[in-house]
Amino acid sequence: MTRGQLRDVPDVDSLYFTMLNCNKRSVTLNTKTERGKEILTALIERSDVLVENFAPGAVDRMGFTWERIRQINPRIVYASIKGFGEGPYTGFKAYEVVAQAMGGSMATTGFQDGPPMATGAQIGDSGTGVHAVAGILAALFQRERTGRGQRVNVAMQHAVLNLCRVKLRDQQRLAHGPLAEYPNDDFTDEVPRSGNASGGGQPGWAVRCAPGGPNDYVYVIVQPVGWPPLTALIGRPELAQDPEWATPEARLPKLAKMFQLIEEWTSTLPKWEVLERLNSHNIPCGPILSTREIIEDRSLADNDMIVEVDHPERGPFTTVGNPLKLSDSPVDITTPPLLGQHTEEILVGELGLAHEELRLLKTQGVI
Ligand SMILES: CC(C)(COP(=O)(O)OP(=O)(O)OC[C@H]1O[C@@H](n2cnc3c(N)ncnc32)[C@H](O)[C@@H]1OP(=O)(O)O)[C@@H](O)C(=O)NCCC(=O)NCCSC(=O)C(=O)O
Repeated sequence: MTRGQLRDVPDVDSLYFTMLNCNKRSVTLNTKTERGKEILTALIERSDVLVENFAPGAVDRMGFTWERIRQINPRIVYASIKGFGEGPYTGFKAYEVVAQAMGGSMATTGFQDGPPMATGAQIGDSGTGVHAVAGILAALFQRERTGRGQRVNVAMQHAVLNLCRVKLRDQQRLAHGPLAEYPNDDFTDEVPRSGNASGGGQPGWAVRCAPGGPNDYVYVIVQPVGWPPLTALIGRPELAQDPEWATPEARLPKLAKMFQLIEEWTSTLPKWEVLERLNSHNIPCGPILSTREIIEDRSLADNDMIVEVDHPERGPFTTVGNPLKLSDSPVDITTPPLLGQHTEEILVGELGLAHEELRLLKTQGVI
């Protein structure tokens, strides 16, 4: 379906599809037909891993329960992604932001005086996919030892919750009083939205830079060791020794004021200049990079994280590379498959169907 969603160029596969499906092959197969079920059975027999993220119960309804699948191939690893685990929500469908809503992300993202916010990072979709990969690899490794495949279930709500772990840390800390490192003044019995506060042990904030555009900000972290050089950079060297400012404990109740002082300096400089100056003193920081800046970034391209792929129908497009760098197993990003591009290659070449049958299956709507 995604091939046709959010199309930028008429009649060719959308970027939504192409950017998420490189390095794959595609077969078409109607698994609700008898012959389609037989072919899926043959595929399961010869596969290491089966992955699906259809609506709850869809694969069972096709006739492929886990019991059946493991009967066909006891060595297979069968992974499913659903919105939820076992219980009252099992049968519910889910999309990205539904998982963000129910996994703890939305309640803790945004500012205290605003509504819950979705994050731009696809933690519900891609985040769950990455969790599923970890489960699949663990199951494959286990299989190498035992000879037995297994079932891998990953729920989007669970994956988002796993990524929101530190907010549950704070939920429990609330029992012992306000969260001092939070920028918030008032606390209830729930973790509040804390704007751009760092969430970690060292305070951080996004401060404005010149010339004041929507992404002219730098995220600055103030480690204890970074304070003296920072005071020099912002033109307030006396604060390095001032007992009111010199220690993390002294600064804790006035973090807003501290970042305001830092911002008075950063707002006079472009973010790239701030990056240079802060890093020359080993002060951790990150300019807020726009999507345009990221797609044009030289260092990301040099790291094969922004790559160009040539698509047979749409021509070249840019996509995100592989963030996992393995010394003996480099990955070339190859173009995503057209719909059914490998049906013949796989059904005839690998499953051994006759060309004649392939033509018949096409007319019968099986492939
Ligand atoms: C995303 C969904 C809500 C979409 O639900 P649906 O619109 O109902 O589509 P589904 O693909 O699940 O399945 C619909 C029906 O198509 C059938 N179906 C699917 N493939 C086949 C083939 N090859 N042959 C025959 N029939 C098929 C399937 O059996 C179902 O039939 P019946 O058995 O007759 O019903 C759901 O798939 C879901 O909850 N998936 C798990 C969670 C997930 O991955 N969500 C992320 C979505 S991406 C996202 O968040 C985003 O895009 O944004």
